[in-house]
Amino acid sequence: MAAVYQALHRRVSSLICRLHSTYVRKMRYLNQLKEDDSLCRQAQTSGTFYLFHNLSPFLQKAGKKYLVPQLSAAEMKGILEKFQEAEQWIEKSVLIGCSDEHRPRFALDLGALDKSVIESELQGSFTDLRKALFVVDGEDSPLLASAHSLLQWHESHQYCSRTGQPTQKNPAGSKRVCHASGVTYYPQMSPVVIALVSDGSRCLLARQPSFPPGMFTALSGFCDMGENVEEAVRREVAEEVGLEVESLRYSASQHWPFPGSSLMIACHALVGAQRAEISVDTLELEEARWFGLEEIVEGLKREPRSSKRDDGGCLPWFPPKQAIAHQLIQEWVQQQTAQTA
Ligand SMILES: NC(=O)c1ccc[n+]([C@@H]2O[C@H](COP(=O)([O-])OP(=O)(O)OC[C@H]3O[C@@H](n4cnc5c(N)ncnc54)[C@H](O)[C@@H]3O)[C@@H](O)[C@H]2O)c1
Ligand SMILES: [Mg+2]
Repeated sequence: MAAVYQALHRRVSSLICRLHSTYVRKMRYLNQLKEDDSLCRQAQTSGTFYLFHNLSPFLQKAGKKYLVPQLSAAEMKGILEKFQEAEQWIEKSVLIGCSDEHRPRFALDLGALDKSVIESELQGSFTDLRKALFVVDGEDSPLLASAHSLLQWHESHQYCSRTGQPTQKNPAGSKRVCHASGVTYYPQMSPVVIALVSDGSRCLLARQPSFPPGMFTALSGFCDMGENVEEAVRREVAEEVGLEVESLRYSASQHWPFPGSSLMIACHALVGAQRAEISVDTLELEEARWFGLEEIVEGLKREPRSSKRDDGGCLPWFPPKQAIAHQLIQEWVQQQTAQTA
């Protein structure tokens, strides 16, 4: 028995080791591409390309599914030749990852070219990011979101804020340099806290006037300069609903491409059941209220389309699984269910 266990243990360890080494090798290769410009230029000739047009990703429909095609360098050349454009377009691409076999992946925005020509040539369409993220496969949406954010950052950092001179991107797109001042600019994200507030038996969800009818989500807010996560959660909850957080627990984080590029830091926050009276900041929120377990479970089953009531109003529904708010709500349901079991 001990021998079987040891053999099994050896196999699992060697499998884990192999998995680790694939991952480590991949991360080191990507880092090399960011640091070594000639290696990255070479990689552009063997890599694959995700296309965007004015920051909308290119998708192809296959039956009911939406695919995110990766074009080879040769296919890219074919497309660019349609416009008699030189291959220097490829230089505008940004590195967004690589396959396990070290085939680099780039994203390229062809916003200056006629979109309908590309769409009919490649039989697909450039689709608004908000729609694209929710119709593509799970593993493609984070890739599209980070590619979008990186392309957007490059688009808005064309000039040095000190000298006003144009900045140059490195081939990987991991930085831009102003040669006049020597300043290097790196892509930035804004930290945002998102907190699911609970009083022990209910959770608090809110809606902004700009949300689709019926949609409620957890409280969120941009971190102020110098604030840590705990301080940002306490402040946002106080500002938006007038409650004092007693304790909080980190859950997970997510890159979020709206409105710019945010790092969403998700937490569960607890307030005292005796001090749970909400006073809503109506400048930011249209409504905030407590939800019981049953109402949350029902809301999770609902889709925007099925939320319409006969009187024209809407029953509450919650963000889809791609949003970290969904994960927080699911975790809260699991915790409540375990408590009441
Ligand atoms: N992925 C998710 O599940 C999820 C859920 C909820 C909110 N969010 C995102 O969180 C973000 C922040 O939430 P919020 O709107 O409640 O924030 P918020 O409560 O801080 O209010 C937004 C306001 O903050 C100010 N602000 C401060 N720093 C800013 C910055 N760096 N960029 C933009 N505005 C800044 C602006 O005046 C803006 O109008 C939203 O943009 C939303 O897309 C994501
Ligand atoms: Mg907010």
